[in-house]
Amino acid sequence: MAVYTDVSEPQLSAFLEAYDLGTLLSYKGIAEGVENSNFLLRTTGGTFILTLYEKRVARGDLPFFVGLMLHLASRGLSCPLPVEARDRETLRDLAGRPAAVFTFLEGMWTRRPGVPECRDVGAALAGMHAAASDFSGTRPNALSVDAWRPLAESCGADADRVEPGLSAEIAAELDAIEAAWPQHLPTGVIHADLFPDNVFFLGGQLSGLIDFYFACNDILAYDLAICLCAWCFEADGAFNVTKGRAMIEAYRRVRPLSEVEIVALPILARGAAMRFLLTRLYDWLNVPDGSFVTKKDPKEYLRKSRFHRTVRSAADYGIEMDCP
Ligand SMILES: Nc1ncnc2c1ncn2[C@@H]1O[C@H](COP(=O)(O)OP(=O)(O)O)[C@@H](O)[C@H]1O
Ligand SMILES: N[C@@H](CCOP(=O)(O)O)C(=O)O
Repeated sequence: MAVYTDVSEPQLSAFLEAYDLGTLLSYKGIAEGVENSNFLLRTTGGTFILTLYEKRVARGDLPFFVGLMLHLASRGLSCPLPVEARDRETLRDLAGRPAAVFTFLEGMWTRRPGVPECRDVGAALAGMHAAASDFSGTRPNALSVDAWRPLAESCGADADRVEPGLSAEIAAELDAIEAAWPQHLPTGVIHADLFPDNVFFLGGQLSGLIDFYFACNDILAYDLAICLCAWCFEADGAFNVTKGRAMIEAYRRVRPLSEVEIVALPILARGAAMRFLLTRLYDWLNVPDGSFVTKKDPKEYLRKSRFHRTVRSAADYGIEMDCP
């Protein structure tokens, strides 16, 4: 579930008085999502999304996120637009939480992405990287390689409750990742969580990207590695090289990858699998049932991590070395 903070109708009507959105017709909580509380809002001015930012999103980061969405939209990328109140502000307080209203993005996320969706996501990701290249805001990645060891240590031996030997396996894999993590690859603003539930499709076309609340500055090709992890595995755990090839080729047509980025892709993918294994593991062990955060299965990313350790080169992801 993802309505952690309740909002009463009088509270919401009073909140909307600051906007030029007409009067409230209806609102309802949206079950999907993990981090924040989201409501579908209908007013005489249209349909909107109301987001209340919960504790895991730092208030100080909100101007970066809404500024990024405004910037990307101004560069033609389809994403929710923060709606300004009459005082031109996009962020205010509601029910004790920071809150913002966004334009409604038509479409639905795809539960079973196929090759065409993987291709569309590759192109959209590169388009986002290009569109963000002149964004002036910066935000360090709080969940990059330096953060993984402390996260693993905070799980400690409890990881072995998820699978015997897991804490030692994670420590060994972190040794390998830290030793080989690339230092000089092109960086920029990355989405950092472009999973299928954050990409909408409408009538077979990609209609937009949502959920920029992990966006940050980091290695651009690491974002592609995250997408390979999130989109290109089958339900039985097998990596689908056709999907990988479609995604990477579509990405390269919009933003060419240098040879060093291609060579680094396997270690970046190991890092991506580790990042989601660790955050899922942490939540699995620490978040009480029925609490703030929806828990996702860490073992899915353990299996992906093990696959990436078998990869010998980027060719195993379907990469064509002679593609422009
Ligand atoms: N601008 C939007 N337009 C349409 N639906 C949205 C929009 N923003 C969020 N949603 C809906 O809310 C759900 C949760 O949003 P998301 O940003 O992923 O939440 P969280 O940050 O909590 O993970 C999405 O899956 C989608 O159904
Ligand atoms: N994509 C992450 C969890 C974050 O969920 P989101 O709803 O904010 O995209 C994962 O799968 O572990």
